[in-house]
Amino acid sequence: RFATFDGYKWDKNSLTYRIENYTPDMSTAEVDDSIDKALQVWARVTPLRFTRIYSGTADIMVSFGRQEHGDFYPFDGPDGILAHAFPPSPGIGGDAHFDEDETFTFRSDRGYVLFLVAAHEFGHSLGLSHSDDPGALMYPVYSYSNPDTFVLPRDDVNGIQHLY
Ligand SMILES: CNC(=O)[C@@H](NC(=O)[C@H](CC(C)C)CN(O)C=O)C(C)(C)C
Ligand SMILES: [Ca+2]
Ligand SMILES: [Zn+2]
Ligand SMILES: [Zn+2]
Repeated sequence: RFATFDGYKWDKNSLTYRIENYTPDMSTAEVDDSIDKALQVWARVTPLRFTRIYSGTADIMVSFGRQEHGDFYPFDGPDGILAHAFPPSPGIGGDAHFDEDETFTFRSDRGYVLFLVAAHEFGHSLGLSHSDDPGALMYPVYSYSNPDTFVLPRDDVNGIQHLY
C-alpha cells in the first residue's frame, strides 16, 4: 500500500530537472536516457511534465556523490544505500543523489540499473514515500527487473495519482 510524505507535493505540473554530473560507469548518453526514462515512468500516469535544463537551479537536481557529499545523509560505500531523494519543497526538495560507490548499469543486472534506482528516487522527488508492497517500485529494497519491459506497478500508480 503506497504512502506519501503527508501531502508534500509540487503545486505545478511542469517541473525542471538538471543532471549536474555523471558516473564513469556508463556513457553520458546512457545516463541521460536512464534519467529521462525514469521521469517518463511518472509522467505517463500523471499531468506532470519534465523539462531538462543545463544551468541554474532545477526543481529536481540529479547528482552522483560518495560518502559525505554536502547534506546530512552521507553515503556508505559500495552496496547498502544506493541513493536518496528529498520530497517536494524549494531548495534541496526534489533533488536526487546517487551513491558513486555503486556500479550503475544501463540494462545489465551486473550492477544496479540506474533507470530502476532513479525511477524509485523520483517517486520520492514527487512526494511518495515507501510502499509495503514488495512488488511496488516504492518498496525500499532494490530488485532487478528488465528496464525494457518495465511497467509501473498498480500500487505506485495509485500512489502518484492520489497526489496528482
Ligand atoms: C541493494 N540495496 C538496497 O536495496 C538498499 N535500499 C536502497 O538503497 C533504497 C533505494 C533502492 C530501493 C533503489 C534506498 N532508498 O529508499 C532510497 O530512496 C537497502 C535495502 C540495503 C537499504
Ligand atoms: Ca552505498
Ligand atoms: Zn545526498
Ligand atoms: Zn526510497
